[in-house]
Amino acid sequence: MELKNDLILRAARGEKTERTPVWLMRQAGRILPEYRAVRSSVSGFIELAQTPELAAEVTIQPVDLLGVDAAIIFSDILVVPEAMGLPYEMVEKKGPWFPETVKSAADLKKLSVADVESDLGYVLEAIKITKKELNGRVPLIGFAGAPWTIFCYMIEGHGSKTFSNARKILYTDPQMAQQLLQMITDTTITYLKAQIAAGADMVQVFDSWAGILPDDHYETFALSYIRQICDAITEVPITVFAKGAYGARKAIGQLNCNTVGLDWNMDIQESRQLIGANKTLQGNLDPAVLYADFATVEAKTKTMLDTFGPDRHIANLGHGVYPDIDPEKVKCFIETVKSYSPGLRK
Ligand SMILES: Cc1c2[nH]c(c1CCC(=O)O)Cc1[nH]c(c(CCC(=O)O)c1C)Cc1[nH]c(c(CCC(=O)O)c1C)Cc1[nH]c(c(C)c1CCC(=O)O)C2
Repeated sequence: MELKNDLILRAARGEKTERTPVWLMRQAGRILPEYRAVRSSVSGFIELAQTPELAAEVTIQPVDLLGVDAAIIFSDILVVPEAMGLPYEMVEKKGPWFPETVKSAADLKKLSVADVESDLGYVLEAIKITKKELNGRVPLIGFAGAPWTIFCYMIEGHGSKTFSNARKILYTDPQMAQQLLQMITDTTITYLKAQIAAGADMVQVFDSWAGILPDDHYETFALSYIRQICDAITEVPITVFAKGAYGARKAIGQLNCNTVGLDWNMDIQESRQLIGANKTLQGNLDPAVLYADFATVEAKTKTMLDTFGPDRHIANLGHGVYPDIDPEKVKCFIETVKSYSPGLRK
């Protein structure tokens, strides 16, 4: 089906666009009362994510209610460990919890590279329904966690400031780490390809815990696997968002990806220098700016747009939108991008 709005795809490919496209990481769920209404009709996040009709509904809500230029499929990065044999729970107000974790090489025997069609069929079905219901209005983004970030949760079993158990393994049993990272990578490649076959128009890899690794470990235990993913995904544009990976920006610029996500601490001009001219950059407004008054949101958004310039930019926040942000502030951010960015193209 022909897309009526393909701004984000054209920007990702480095083509000129009439204005800068805009969407928000974690736009599906969290901030919208309409999401919470759907969410309260089921037992919890996991049931919602596993019910394709409802997942499609909340995927489309931000397109209708906020006016973003792309939808992102409602799911989670943690569906991958589950499909590999390590199920998760979502504990209210606390986040993900894995009853079992990977402790030693022996535990790897209980895991396998996922059979994506059967183990993650519900996500693929949600993508198909979403594509049909979007009816070409905007592109649909598929996603997965980067192997290192998924590894963090499989070892640690829950969120952490340091993920010290996950980082410990890199020193005590690097071979086991490499084995598990490769299994995650193989699963992720098949999973992203299946999302694309089901209808995803572009894909993003979230390396949310990139910033906790020293540079040499980031190359060995994170980037080398992201590189495999980028080399394998040739069908649609791919975005790599490695939060906090300051020292890796030059290497990330060498990846076979179209777009690189910047967090809000990454200086835009310095990042452009390091990453190079032939990548599209995505980001990077401080998510906390959306707590400010409307005039400040507008001013900060304009400054960001001025600094990125008109070409090769997809406007976004520097990380996911915080749950307690007023949707009206999100709309202000989106509307500012839409009305201000055409003027940059003289
Ligand atoms: C690290 C990570 C996770 N999940 C994700 C990441 C990478 C991006 C990032 O760094 O924020 C990615 C994710 N999670 C979710 C999406 C869906 C689409 C979207 O909203 O953009 C996406 C893209 C839904 C979700 N994932 C989760 C919820 C809330 C659960 C609920 O509704 O009860 C949603 C809507 C739960 C989740 N899932 C995860 C955590 C730490 C938590 C708890 C805290 C939180 O809410 O963010 C793991």
